Amino acid sequence: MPDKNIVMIQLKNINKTFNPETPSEKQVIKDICLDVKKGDFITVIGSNGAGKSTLFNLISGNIMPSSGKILLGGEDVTKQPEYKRASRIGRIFQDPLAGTASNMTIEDNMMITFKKGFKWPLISLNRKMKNLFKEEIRQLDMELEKRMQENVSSLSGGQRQALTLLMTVLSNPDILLLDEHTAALDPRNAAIVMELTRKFIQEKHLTTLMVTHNMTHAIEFGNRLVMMDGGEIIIDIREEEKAKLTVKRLIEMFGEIRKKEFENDEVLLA
Ligand SMILES: Nc1ncnc2c1ncn2[C@@H]1O[C@H](COP(=O)(O)OP(=O)(O)OP(=O)(O)O)[C@@H](O)[C@H]1O
Repeated sequence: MPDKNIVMIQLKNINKTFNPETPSEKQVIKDICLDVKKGDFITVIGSNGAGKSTLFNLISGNIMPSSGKILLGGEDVTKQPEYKRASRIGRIFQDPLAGTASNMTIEDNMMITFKKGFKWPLISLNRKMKNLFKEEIRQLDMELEKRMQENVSSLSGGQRQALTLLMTVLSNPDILLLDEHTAALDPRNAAIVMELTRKFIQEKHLTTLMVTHNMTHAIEFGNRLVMMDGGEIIIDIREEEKAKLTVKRLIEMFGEIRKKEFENDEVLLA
């Protein structure tokens, strides 16, 4: 079990303003403070434009904050470029094509993950590694172990996203960022990938933040739920309180705090 007292991510008074001092200046993150403990699985929900993806971009170093500090595992990475944090952060996007190389085989895609962080060029796969990859991919229960020499382009969106998830988990990241990673899949495949997500996070005790537009998923998964609105964290619910939460109550809470109705058809209809 992870030591829950270790703080994996600390966001200290983070602000982000796009196009400062121009007519299109826009503050999209407003004084956000967030401590994420080792092993936390936080679901992140919010209306369109609330700042969820921007928050992930800030954590991964894809963009820099206008002010504030970001600490990963206690280290101040506020000014560290994305490529330097990359080996510690696993991020999965909505697009199932984004996480794997289409014109390479399943085996070679897995090899890249295996070699992540190493500087020497790819060496040819030996039998031991091939068997190791087969064992790992068997966990997906999609019979992909029989297709190791096929190009990834021949896989369905669901299979490809499951492979991306497995590869990301195998790279053993300190932090897993799931950015609506099942939103582009049909309901059946989305459910399969969500169950695999739950299994891997539980087994590996991965510290995870998951953006979703699906309120039921936000409530059902993880030990903590954060709701963003207008660049701020307005709701932060944990453990037992989260276990008792309902979609109706969450929408009521939004209304009580913001004195307006929650507007996001994608979320409400999910
Ligand atoms: N590079 C940028 N330049 C200017 N504005 C930006 C930029 N990136 C994001 N924004 C704006 O910041 C706000 C927050 O966007 P963000 O993508 O973080 O929202 P989100 O909560 O992920 O929304 P959605 O649920 O619709 O994906 C939006 O108003 C968006 O238009």
